[in-house]
Amino acid sequence: MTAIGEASRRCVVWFGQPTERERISLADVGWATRIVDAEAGGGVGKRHGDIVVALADLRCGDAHRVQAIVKWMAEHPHLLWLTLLSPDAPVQTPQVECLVHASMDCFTAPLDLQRLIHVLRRMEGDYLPIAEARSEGIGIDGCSEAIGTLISSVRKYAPVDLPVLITGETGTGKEVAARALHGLSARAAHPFAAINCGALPPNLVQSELFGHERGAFTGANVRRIGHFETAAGGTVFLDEIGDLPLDAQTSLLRFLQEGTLERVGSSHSIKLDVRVLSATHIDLEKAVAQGRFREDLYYRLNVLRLRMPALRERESDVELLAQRFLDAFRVHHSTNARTFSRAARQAMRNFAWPGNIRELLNRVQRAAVVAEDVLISAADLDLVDAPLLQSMRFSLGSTRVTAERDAVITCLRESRFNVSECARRLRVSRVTIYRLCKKHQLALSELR
Ligand SMILES: Nc1ncnc2c1ncn2[C@@H]1O[C@H](COP(=O)(O)OP(=O)(O)OP(=O)(O)O)[C@@H](O)[C@H]1O
Repeated sequence: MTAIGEASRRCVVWFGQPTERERISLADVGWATRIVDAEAGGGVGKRHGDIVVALADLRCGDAHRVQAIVKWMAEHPHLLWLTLLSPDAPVQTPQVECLVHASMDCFTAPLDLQRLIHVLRRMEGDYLPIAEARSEGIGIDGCSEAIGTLISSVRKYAPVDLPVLITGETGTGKEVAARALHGLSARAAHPFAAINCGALPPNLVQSELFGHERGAFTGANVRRIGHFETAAGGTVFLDEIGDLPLDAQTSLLRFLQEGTLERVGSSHSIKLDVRVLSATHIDLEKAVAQGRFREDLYYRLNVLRLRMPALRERESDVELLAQRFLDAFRVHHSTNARTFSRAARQAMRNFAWPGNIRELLNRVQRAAVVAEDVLISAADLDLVDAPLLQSMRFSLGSTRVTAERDAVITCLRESRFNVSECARRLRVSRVTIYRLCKKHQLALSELR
């Protein structure tokens, strides 16, 4: 890379050759120009806080150069791009199309410098650098501390052949975590079966999970292999485990204890090697206390535990995930939107995201469809009048909620996690303590 001028907070990384007039005009408005040879490789020399815009100048050079720029672009996904086309250059090649598609704006030579400066000013106003993700190729994207802790737990738990109970609100990525656990384990080459226990018809749960023999019940005309046998050697992920009927709980417990199962209508035990991961967004401790969930099964499933943080606890991940979802959307759909306006980013950070990552994904996809500008606005995300997390934080209501949560945690600790004792001290019923634990997402086993 050849450096022209001093490194600046605002810099156009120019893939090609700017004219002296172009360079000086940009310098006059505070933008340094750095010339980069894409074919020679190297980085942008970006420092923290720099605003860097890359410009693909296609006024000269051949197809190899365009290809090198496209490669460079793929290696630097967090840069914002502009493309400058030559009126004679073929626009129809896939490489040029790729550059045009990924750019925030396109110019045709001769370059309209006033328009370029206007576009740069606008990008400066709206562009906030998006942090790099930590996903490390396991599908759990994020750069927050909470996600760093989660990823290191996933790495620790993956190779250990024990059940993992994954807790968290709806849409927080419980299934994504289960897939990561499977993908990082020695079972990765074997099947991963995800089953939503809440979606199975209650009378068919046993047969769905463990299979049935021909004639086991009316309508069982042929032998059927269940999900467990299908996943032999791999992993079964039981989502909404709290919805599992009691008879199926008994069969699952037996499988976890003995590693064997029986198809419905058979007394023959089948030995099977399957790791069981489960997830719940309900309070299983409460279900145990109410007799809806077997306590012995609960302890078997809860050997290792992962808690998926709510999106509002991962404020710094919101923009990163939003950009990821937008980039993924653009691969298959044509949209003007390239990134998010400053106001949209602020609105996303301030929103409480009750539906978590799933809601973010849905809002971004909808915004990508309706956005008419390159920048998605808060209105496109339907977040203009949304209740603010900030105002929720400081409202009287939220102060009460926080105080209530703190009181329950403190009293539980002081009562050595004896719910009856805690209820006596707080002068409420045991049921109320369980209700409060659920309301504030307090898992007794985690607190202990
Ligand atoms: N860290 C992540 N990075 C990118 N996408 C994610 C991440 N976590 C979740 N998602 C996406 O969010 C959506 C919801 O994830 P998932 O189904 O795993 O959530 P869940 O907690 O299992 O939800 P539910 O409790 O409703 O079953 C999916 O589309 C998933 O691909």
